[in-house]
Amino acid sequence: MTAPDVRGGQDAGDFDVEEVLALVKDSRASAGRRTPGDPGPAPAPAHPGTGHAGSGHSHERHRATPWPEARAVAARAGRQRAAHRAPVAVPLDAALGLTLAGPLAALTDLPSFDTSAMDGWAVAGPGPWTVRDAGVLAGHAAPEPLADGEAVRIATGARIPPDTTSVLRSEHGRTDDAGRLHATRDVGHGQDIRPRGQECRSGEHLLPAGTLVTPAVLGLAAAAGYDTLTAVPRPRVDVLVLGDELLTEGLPHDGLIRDALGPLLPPWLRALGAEVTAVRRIGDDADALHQAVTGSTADLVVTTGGTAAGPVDHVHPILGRIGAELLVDGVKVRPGHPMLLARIDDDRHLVGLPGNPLAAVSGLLTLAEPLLRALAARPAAEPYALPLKEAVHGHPYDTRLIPVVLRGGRAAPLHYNGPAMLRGIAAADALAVVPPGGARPGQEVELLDLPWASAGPGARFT
Ligand SMILES: Nc1nc2c(c(=O)[nH]1)N[C@H]1C(S)=C(S)[C@@H](COP(=O)(O)OP(=O)(O)OC[C@H]3O[C@@H](n4cnc5c(N)ncnc54)[C@H](O)[C@@H]3O)O[C@H]1N2
Ligand code: MOO
Repeated sequence: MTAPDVRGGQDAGDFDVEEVLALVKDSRASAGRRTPGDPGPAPAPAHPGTGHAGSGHSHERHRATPWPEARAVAARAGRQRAAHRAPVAVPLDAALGLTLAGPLAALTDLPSFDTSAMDGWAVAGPGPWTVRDAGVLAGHAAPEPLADGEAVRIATGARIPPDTTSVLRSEHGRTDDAGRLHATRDVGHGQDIRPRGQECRSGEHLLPAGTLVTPAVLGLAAAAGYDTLTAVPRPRVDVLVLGDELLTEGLPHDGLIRDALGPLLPPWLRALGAEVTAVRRIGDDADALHQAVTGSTADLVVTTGGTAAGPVDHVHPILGRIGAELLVDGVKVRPGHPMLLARIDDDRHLVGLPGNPLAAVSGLLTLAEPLLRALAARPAAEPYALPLKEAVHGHPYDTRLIPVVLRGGRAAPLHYNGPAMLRGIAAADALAVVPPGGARPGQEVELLDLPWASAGPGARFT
């Protein structure tokens, strides 16, 4: 194993020659104003973009979409499509993680009858009381009315007999030798009775449209009488893993490597609210890719690899061949800048993730996450920011996404954050959004939540 380089495991390939020169020029122009770790604000791009697919790296940068705009484009594409998707009725046990398509209105009063809040006696009028032989248990039919001066044993959740004035808790009552019940505490009128409709009346709106279905929502819906929920359908995603060099088991050998994205993407996509309908490994075969894309009925096709302009990078040519509209073609973000978003037709989109694994994660969070969130009508995550524990070296033009751990209210950057590396992200709680030019220690940076972290708001594995 070779020792990590001085940039803490960052791939040298993260910067090209032109960018390094730009960094040098930029720091010369501002000599004396900055520390080496603080390259300062990004210089404006020198010339407007005219590049087309495969025209070379420097052109691509100028055609590329700024990172915040790329996310907005993806969200807008999702919203436009979401407006035409019909809601579906989903059984409660399949609805976790979906979004309510309409308000949840109670189908019953809650509670639906006057209910005892405690185990004890239902009593009528002031004590002492004569106690009836038969008690009242939860789940039983309507009990007989009580006469004044009468009491009956009652269980928590049981129906209150008509003319009951209060419930006396078992620990607050005592029976004398003659079998009469006495209160050992004052009992207020109506005490420990949950009146019908205390929580809601039938027809009352309990939750608005757009609410995320959590376990608590499932419980409330069941209590309020629902067997199914009317929800926004889960976006369906097909994953196409490209690359002849990929192995699905065993150790890397003879230039072949393990497919890291086949195992990584499906659960992550599910955490983003998607149903993964297929994961297909189709090698570097243009026709197979063409067939897989045109034959897919999923709302979103996610491809991995093949986004650049190499000899077997088939994603751009296939998109051209099927007349797809490129909404985002490259993003000013590191890693992951060759990522793309295309509209295949009225119903379907494609997100092209770069093959380098951390670059693919960057594409997932930059393009697939906002698109899927909007398609699933999930509420937007509250943006949040924390101060950085240490400086992060910036890219001169592009946003950087850096794996961080969140400790003591600060975001500590992790090493091994190069585009081909998963070691940093596997230990991370979030991705820090480092603006062009870098960030100083203590500078607040936006954080993108990871589905397994508990530190911030946002999606979780469901
Ligand atoms: N001339 C240029 N070459 C490259 C550029 C560029 O701008 N100009 N960008 C580089 C960057 S940055 C990235 S990222 C990659 C993106 O390339 P592709 O999306 O075409 O990906 P591939 O070439 O297929 O693969 C790149 C790399 O990742 C490995 N890989 C692919 N799939 C997987 C997988 N499922 N699991 C693990 N590893 C995977 C693959 O073997 C390659 O090593 O392009 C650069 N080149
Ligand atoms: O560095 Mo590339 O940007 O790995 O995606």
